[in-house]
Amino acid sequence: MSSSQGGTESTETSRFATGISVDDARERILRRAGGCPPRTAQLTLGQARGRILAVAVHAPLSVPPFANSAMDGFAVRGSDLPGLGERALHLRGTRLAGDGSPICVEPGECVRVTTGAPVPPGADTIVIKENVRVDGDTVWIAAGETAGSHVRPAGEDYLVGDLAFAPGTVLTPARLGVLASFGMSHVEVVEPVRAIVLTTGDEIAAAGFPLGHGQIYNSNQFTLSALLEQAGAQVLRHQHVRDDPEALRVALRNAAAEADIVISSGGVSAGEADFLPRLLQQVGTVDFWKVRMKPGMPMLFGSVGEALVFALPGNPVSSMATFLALVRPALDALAGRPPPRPWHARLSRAIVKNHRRAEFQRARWESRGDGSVWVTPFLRQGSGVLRSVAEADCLIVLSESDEHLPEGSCVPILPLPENC
Ligand SMILES: Nc1nc2c(c(=O)[nH]1)N[C@H]1C(S)=C(S)[C@@H](COP(=O)(O)OP(=O)(O)OC[C@H]3O[C@@H](n4cnc5c(N)ncnc54)[C@H](O)[C@@H]3O)O[C@H]1N2
Ligand code: MOO
Repeated sequence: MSSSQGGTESTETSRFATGISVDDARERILRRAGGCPPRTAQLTLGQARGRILAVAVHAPLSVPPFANSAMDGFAVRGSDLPGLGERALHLRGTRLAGDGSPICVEPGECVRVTTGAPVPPGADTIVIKENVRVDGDTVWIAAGETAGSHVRPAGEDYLVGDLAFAPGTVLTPARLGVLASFGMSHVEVVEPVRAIVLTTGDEIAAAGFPLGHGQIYNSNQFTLSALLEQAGAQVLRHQHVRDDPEALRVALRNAAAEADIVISSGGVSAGEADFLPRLLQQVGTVDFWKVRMKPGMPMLFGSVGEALVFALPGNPVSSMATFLALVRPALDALAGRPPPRPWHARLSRAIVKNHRRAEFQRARWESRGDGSVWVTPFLRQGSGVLRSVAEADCLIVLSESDEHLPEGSCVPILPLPENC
């Protein structure tokens, strides 16, 4: 059954939703993913670049921990600065960065400091060395200096207790630097989701082998594995399975026992060799089958044991579109990563849509001189035309009710992850 309103389908073993909207499918997937708490690990900062923070980090100390000089020069009291002409201050001593000995600056005195040295007690202003004249232990300061300048106050960067990073933050080089500035040597990160990719189909040949009659090479193996890795998952392995129910059953069971998620391609539609919907009901549970989207309509979702199973359509563009629209959000949720912010752009070419499914059209966006963002949908949108994704940098997301969108219409776009 596939009604335009969605519904449920019943077999001898179970009931599941079918013909549902993309939003409904995403909600169902996120609900299931939300029930899987992520595994975490403690890593050294040196190992953690690009990983995702599992916990909130609050500043355990203020950074910098003490007020310090931003320049090489002389620490003075602001009240000693001359309004006119010059004023002589007595040089009390020197404080280099890292020097722990405290020297107090009394009225009429100054202390030589280097960049990063603690501002001596009593002083509140640094006068840079280029602006003074030194004569023995007398330092001449000219008018024109500003009280309070060149002092970096304690906690200028972070105050003790500040929320530095929320869970789900990606550990970029700068963020690792912040953690190091807190004195942290280790950090708790989310362990990557373990994934297994199963491609199916007797017509699929592996690279390196000559093509037999009616065969094509296996591209989904590489697009899906790469998309998973791009989303931070660990691809444990790929397996190609022939169109044989018993071989598929064993492959599905074994993959689900090893991985957190199993992604398959092919064998989910209406053909004589499309065994996966029935098989998944037998070895696990089906949550939904068939989504009102183009491409990617026959997508199937469910679970086997603890593993989530995403059975994607075999057409190369359909498998990528369903991954980006429905698998990627699950991976973001499992990693505790916030979903990407939606973008909008204006159509540089009209779109006529004559079906009632949501549609993900391959396109390229550009930013024009006036700051507006425009998007050009490709003319060839076939679900077997992988070139359309290879040359795209975004997907235009059309809603079910969209019909005729004239040039200039504002549409939501989903930027493709880099080098998609
Ligand atoms: N009578 C109907 N026919 C079809 C329907 C339908 O509702 N009724 N749905 C169509 C839609 S929409 C799609 S999408 C496809 C999906 O079919 P399957 O998921 O069952 O996939 P396959 O039939 O196995 O393969 C489809 C297509 O993709 C090629 N393919 C498969 N695996 C790979 C791979 N690893 N690398 C590259 N290309 C692959 C395969 O050779 C087929 O050409 O069904 C429509 N039919
Ligand atoms: O949904 Mo299919 O992916 O239209 O070709």
